[in-house]
Amino acid sequence: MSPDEAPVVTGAEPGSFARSVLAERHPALLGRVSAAFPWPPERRRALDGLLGEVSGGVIAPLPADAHDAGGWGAHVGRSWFEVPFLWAESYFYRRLLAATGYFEPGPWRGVDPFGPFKRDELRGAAVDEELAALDDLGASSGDALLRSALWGNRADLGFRMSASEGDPSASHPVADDSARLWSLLPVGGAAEVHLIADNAGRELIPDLVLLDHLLHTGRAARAVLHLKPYPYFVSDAVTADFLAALDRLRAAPGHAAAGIGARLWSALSAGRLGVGAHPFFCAPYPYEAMPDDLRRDLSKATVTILKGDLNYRRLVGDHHWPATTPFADRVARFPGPVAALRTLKSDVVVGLDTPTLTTLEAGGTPWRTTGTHALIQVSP
Ligand SMILES: O=P(O)(O)OC[C@H]1O[C@](O)(CO)[C@@H](O)[C@@H]1O
Repeated sequence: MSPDEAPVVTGAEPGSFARSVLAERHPALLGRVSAAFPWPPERRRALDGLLGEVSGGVIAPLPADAHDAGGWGAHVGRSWFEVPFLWAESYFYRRLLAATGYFEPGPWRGVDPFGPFKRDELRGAAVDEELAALDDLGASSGDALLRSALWGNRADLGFRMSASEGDPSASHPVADDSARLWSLLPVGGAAEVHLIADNAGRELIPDLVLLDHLLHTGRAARAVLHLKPYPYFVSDAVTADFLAALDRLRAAPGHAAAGIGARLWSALSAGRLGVGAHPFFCAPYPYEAMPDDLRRDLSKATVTILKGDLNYRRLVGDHHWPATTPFADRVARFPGPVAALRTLKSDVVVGLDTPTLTTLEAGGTPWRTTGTHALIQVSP
């Protein structure tokens, strides 16, 4: 099925998941951001204005002098609910940063409006427990670390605003190509692994542990971690979040985590671990539209690992595909082998086999958007 035939996801349908994100989660998030800082009157007015707009108005433009105003004109003047969901969500986060003055000269420049939420999570006891658990994992723990990076994707602050914590009901991924992933990364094979990160804190820490494992065991000779260039989707990791996660690992003396943090520090200093933050990682478009410089960079990868739900939507296209659409067909234009590690938190899914889909549909409980199911898909 071509993108012309599979409807693009929008929030137009009352009762749809996308509608609930736009109509409920975004206003709730604006409330939390408003309460998280002593914003001065002009910033508060801007946040209130955005709240009014997303609660029923039409999409307004960015200020004409915004550095990137020209890139966001596509759907201005339309209803938030009728434009592509991927665009609407991305633009919402860009407008939120405009309201808080993130890019403007002045005291609020560069202040992450989601910083307090991210810091709370990183300080939390759950992270202590997760770090301590690393002491029990032996050297041959690749599968366990892969699972922990996979399920770490549940730790997404935007998602947890409306979902309960607790263990996922399904611990077996609905698709599991992990054997294929390991076969791409033999020990001593001189692989270069790129990881397109998703959330900070409780997701990024297991991602870093996985990267350390790949480098330390010789499954990768080099790795590159791709972060967001600015705050996005509440908890997406920017460079400051990466450095905070690295500190959290290193600050666990006597525990395996400290050794992992020290090795990552050395790998960064030696250039065996690179870090990137390409502007396209905050763009409202699918990865098949990536610019040439990013395409060239990713084409060096033995495999690119994409974390999370949003990266998955951008990878396969944010359309209502039949769930049995082959994953390989949807990622054919990605520059090189690709692995998606994702818990399911939105409507889009491909690459399921028919028996799995039948079982999921027969279960009678929601499975696409609840974060209770996960997948590892690899192509080719
Ligand atoms: O952090 P992740 O796994 O990319 O999930 C973000 C997901 O959350 C949502 O923003 C909904 O809140 C989805 O639209 C999006 O795909």
